[in-house]
Amino acid sequence: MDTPRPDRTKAKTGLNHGKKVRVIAKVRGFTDLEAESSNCVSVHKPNGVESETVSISFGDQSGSRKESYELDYCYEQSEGNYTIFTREVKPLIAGVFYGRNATIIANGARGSGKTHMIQGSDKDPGLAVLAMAEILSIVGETGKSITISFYEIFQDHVYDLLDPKRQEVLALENRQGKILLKGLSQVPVNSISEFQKLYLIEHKSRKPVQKIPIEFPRRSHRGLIIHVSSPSDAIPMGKMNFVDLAGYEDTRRKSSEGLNLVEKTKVNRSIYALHNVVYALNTSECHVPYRESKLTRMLQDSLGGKSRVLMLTCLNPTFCQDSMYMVSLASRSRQGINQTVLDSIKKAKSSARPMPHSSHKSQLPGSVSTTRKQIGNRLHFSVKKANGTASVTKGRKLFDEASHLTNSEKKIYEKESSVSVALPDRDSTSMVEKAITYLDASPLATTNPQETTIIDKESSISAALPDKDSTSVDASPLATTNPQETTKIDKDSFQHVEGNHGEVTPSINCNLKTPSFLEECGNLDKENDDSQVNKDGSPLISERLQQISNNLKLLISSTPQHLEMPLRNDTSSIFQSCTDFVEPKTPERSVTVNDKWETENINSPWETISMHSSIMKDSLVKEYLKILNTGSREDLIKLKGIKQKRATRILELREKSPEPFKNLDGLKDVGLSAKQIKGMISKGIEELF
Ligand SMILES: Nc1ncnc2c1ncn2[C@@H]1O[C@H](COP(=O)(O)OP(=O)(O)OP(=O)(O)O)[C@@H](O)[C@H]1O
Repeated sequence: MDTPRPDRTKAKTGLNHGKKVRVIAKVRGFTDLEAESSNCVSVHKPNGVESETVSISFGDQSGSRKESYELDYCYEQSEGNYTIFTREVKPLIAGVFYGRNATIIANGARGSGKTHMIQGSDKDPGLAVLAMAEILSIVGETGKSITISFYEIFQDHVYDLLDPKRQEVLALENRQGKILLKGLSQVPVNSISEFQKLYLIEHKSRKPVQKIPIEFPRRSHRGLIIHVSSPSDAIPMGKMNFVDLAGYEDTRRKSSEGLNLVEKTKVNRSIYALHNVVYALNTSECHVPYRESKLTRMLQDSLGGKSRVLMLTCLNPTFCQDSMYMVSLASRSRQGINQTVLDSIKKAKSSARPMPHSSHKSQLPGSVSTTRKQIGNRLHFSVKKANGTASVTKGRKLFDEASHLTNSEKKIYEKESSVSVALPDRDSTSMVEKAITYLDASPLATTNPQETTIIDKESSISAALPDKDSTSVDASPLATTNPQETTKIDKDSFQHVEGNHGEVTPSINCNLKTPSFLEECGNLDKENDDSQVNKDGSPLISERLQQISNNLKLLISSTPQHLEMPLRNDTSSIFQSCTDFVEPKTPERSVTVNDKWETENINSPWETISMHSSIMKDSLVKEYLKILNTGSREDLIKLKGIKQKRATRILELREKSPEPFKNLDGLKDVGLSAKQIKGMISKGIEELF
C-alpha cells in the first residue's frame, strides 16, 4: 500500500486555522484525592467541537474571582487521550511521511496531567503511544523504518535517555543551518512492545543522570522523537516530537521538595522561551527566538518552517494559580495580542497573583520603575528596568522569567540595569521628571541584564544626563528602533563614567516618542515660563535636546563594542529633530569621550552631513558584522560578494569560534579583497536611496 497522502480536507479539528501553532488545553480528570465538587474550570465552546475559539474561565471557590482566556480549543475532563489523539494528533501523522515534522508539547502547572497525556497509563495510553501505534501500522504497510530518540533537558543540559551512560547531547547547527543533535542515539523500533520497553520504562525510571546524588525528583523536560526514514526514498522523511515539559511553578512559592530557585527559574525560563517562539510563529515575526533556550533550539526544525505544532496546556481541575498563569501565557502566545478577558467580580487580594494582564503599565515586566532620594541638594533618581518583558507590542518578547520573581529575586536580575541620575538643579530635575513620565509610559525591555535589550519600534534614546560637574559623559548603551534588532548591552558599558561625586552610571534611559515628546516638551515650556529658560538664558528644552543630541552622538561613537545601532529613518529623524532643536550655546562642561563628536563644535551644515555620514557608516558596518556573525546562510548570500562557497567558509569560522568577525577586515579571511569589502558597504548605502 502507498504511503498515506496528507489529509488536505479541512478537518474539523487538528488544523491550525491559519496559525502556525495550534494552542489548546485539556482539563485533567480528578485524582482520588481531589473532591469533584472543587472544579474551578469551565469551558465555553460556542460551536461545540467545531469552535474556532473556546474560552476557559477560572473561578475560585469563593466566587470572588473569575478570569477567562481564549484558546483554539479545550478538552474537558470527560474527554480522554484517545479523543485528543484522534482529533489533534492523528491528522499530523500523514505529513510526517512527507517530511513535514510535527511537534506536540504538553505544558502546564505541576501535576496538571502532562505525563498522563503524553505517556498515559495502561488503561488510557498517552498520545505518544497512540501515535507510535498508528505510525507502526503505516510503516508495516509501506516498508519505511522507525527509530526513536529520547532525551531529557535538565538545567539546560541535554542527556540521552536511551544511552545507559546518559551522555550529554549537543545541539549544533550545521553549514546548512540544520540543527544536529550530536550524541543523541536513535534506536530502531519494530513493534509497540519494543517501543513501550524503551519509552515507558525509561519514563518511569526518571533515573538521575548526574553523578551527584539527588534527594528529590528532578524537574526536567523530556522529549521523544519518532523518526520516520527510508534509505531508498529521495524525499526526506519527517519526525514527530512529543515533549513533556517540566511543570511550571511560581518561583515565589517555597517548594516542599527542596527545589532550588535556579532549577525552578531554569524550567520557567525555558517555558517562557517556548511561548516566545510560539508567539513569534503565530504572529509571523521575522525573528523567531529559538536560541533563547536549549529546548527551542533542539526543536527548531520541528517548530518553524512547514512543521505542525500543537501546544497543549494541561489544567488542574481544582483552583490552581499556576494553571491560570499557564493558560494565560498560552492564550497570549496563541493570539499574539493580549486578549485576556478579565471578569474580576471582586479584585482578588491574593499575593500569589500571577503576572497581571491588565494594561496597567507599572505592572508590566519590562516597565521601568523609578525611585528618588534627596541627598543634600542633589536628587538621585534610581531607574530600574524590570528585566522581564511582558509586552504585547510586536517585536518585543512576551514573557520572561523575571516577570514572576519576588522582589528579592528580581534584584538579582535588576542590579545590572539600575542606573541613577545625579541632578544638580531644579531645572534638570523637572526635565528628568518629564522624561520619567515618558519613560514610565513606554516600557523598555531588557532580558538578560548582561546581554540584550530589545526595544520596540517606537524609537528610544538612552540619554545620558551627566552630572553637571562630571568631567566625562556617560556612554551607556543606546537602545533603538527595529523590533527585530537587539541592542547588546555589556554591563561594563554601565560603568564608563564616574562623576566627581563618585556616582557610577549617571544616566537615564528615556523613551522619547518623537515627535510627541518634543512637541509636548515644547508645549510645557510655553505654558511654564519658569522652566523655559536656563540660568544662562538659553531655552531649557534646547539644552536638554542638545544634551540628548550630544549624548546620542557620543553613544554611537564611543561604544562601538557595545552598541549596535541601525540608523533607520525613524532614528535619523529623531536625531534630526534633536539637532534641529539645538540652539548653539557655549558648552557648560567639556566632553571628553571622543573629540570627533564634540557637537558643540559642529556649526556648518557640511560638518553635520559629515557627522551623519560617519554615523551611518558605523551603523552599517555594525549591521554587516551582525549578519556575518549571526546571520543564516540565506542572509549571508544576500551580501554582495558572498556566494555559497564563502557563506560555507563563514559558517565554518563561526563553528570554530563564536562571532569571529570583529571588523569587516575579517572578510579577507574568506577571500574578499579590501575593494570588495568596500563595495559591500557601498551597496548598502546605495540601497538606502
Ligand atoms: N485524566 C486524568 N484522570 C485522572 N487522573 C489523572 C489524569 N491525568 C493525570 N492524573 C493524575 O494526576 C497526577 C499528576 O499527573 P501527571 O504526573 O501526569 O502530571 P504532570 O503534569 O506530568 O506532573 P509534573 O509536573 O510533576 O511532571 C497523577 O497522579 C496522575 O495519575
